[in-house]
Amino acid sequence: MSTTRVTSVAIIGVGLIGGSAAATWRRAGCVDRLIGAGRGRANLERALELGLIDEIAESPADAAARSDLVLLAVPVGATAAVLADIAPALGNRTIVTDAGSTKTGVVADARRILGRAAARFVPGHPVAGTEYSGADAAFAALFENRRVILTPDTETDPAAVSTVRGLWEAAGAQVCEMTPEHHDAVLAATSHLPHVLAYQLVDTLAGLDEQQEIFDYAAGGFADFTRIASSSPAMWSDIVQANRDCLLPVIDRYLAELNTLRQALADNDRDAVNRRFERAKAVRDRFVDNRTGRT
Ligand SMILES: NC(=O)C1=CN([C@@H]2O[C@H](COP(=O)(O)OP(=O)(O)OC[C@H]3O[C@@H](n4cnc5c(N)ncnc54)[C@H](O)[C@@H]3O)[C@@H](O)[C@H]2O)C=CC1
Ligand SMILES: O=C(O)C(=O)Cc1ccc(O)cc1
Repeated sequence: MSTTRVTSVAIIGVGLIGGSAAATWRRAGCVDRLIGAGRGRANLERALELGLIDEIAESPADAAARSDLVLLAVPVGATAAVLADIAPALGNRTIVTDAGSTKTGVVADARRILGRAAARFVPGHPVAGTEYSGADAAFAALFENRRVILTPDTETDPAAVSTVRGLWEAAGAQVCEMTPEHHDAVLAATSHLPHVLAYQLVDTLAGLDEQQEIFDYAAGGFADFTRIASSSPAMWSDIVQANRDCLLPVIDRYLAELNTLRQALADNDRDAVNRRFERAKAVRDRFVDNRTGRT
């Protein structure tokens, strides 16, 4: 398999995802020049110091104007503004892709804002990350053996899709394609709901009396369950807002099931409680690699 090569890549938002993509593409030798742009000057300077990027552009439009491919790695709520900013600067062969955690809204933004250039917009989502943000959190191995979902449609230029696929494969990821609607429905259940539950659990406990005691005696399970509540609140507010239509029904389903469990407990129905726990353990054991604890 030949390695995909792109001369100049603009990374808009050199945080955890943009910085990790830059690091892995440089390491794989796919990109000659990495141009960073974004909002926070200190973060961009840090990205330069860490060697994630070769230069800091004056603006996202300046970075886009001088690149063959642009990766948007900004919070999904900022996508429309950044697309509007870069649209007039794009060359007529420039490929644009993104890393946003939701896809339906991003695709609608791209169609509305990019016009004809929307054919060279390849919507993407690396399903890999951590609870940390910013250039300091970036690392080249982030996408190894992880999935990247692309959501092109029949209007998307196949050559653009192939270039973006090649870059993620060079990062060690397994790339698949699906519709943006299917992506958002699946991710609402597997990623967005768990984040909502983790944030709400910590917030609920923090509101109880003697909160200090509660956190002092918290065991490993609490840390495991709530790790993702340390993720960026601004980024996650954007995600849950953008995917409200898919998320609300899965929250309702979860609430209904939690209520059934609560009732079984209230009724002293030990068998019903145990059956649920057994079922859940069997599913989780099947899905997690028992040697590494990784999914
Ligand atoms: N954190 C994670 O684990 C994952 C995040 N994603 C998605 O990737 C994208 C980036 O997330 P992270 O890298 O984690 O965030 P981050 O907070 O580490 O980096 C985002 C960067 O975007 C910049 N930025 C914010 N608003 C901007 C604007 N209006 N114009 C230009 N730059 C702007 C920030 O200065 C920051 O450097 C988000 O859309 C997120 O949903 C996707 C997969 C995993
Ligand atoms: O930290 C974790 O475990 C995550 O779940 C990271 C993550 C955050 C957002 C995504 O769209 C995908 C992955």
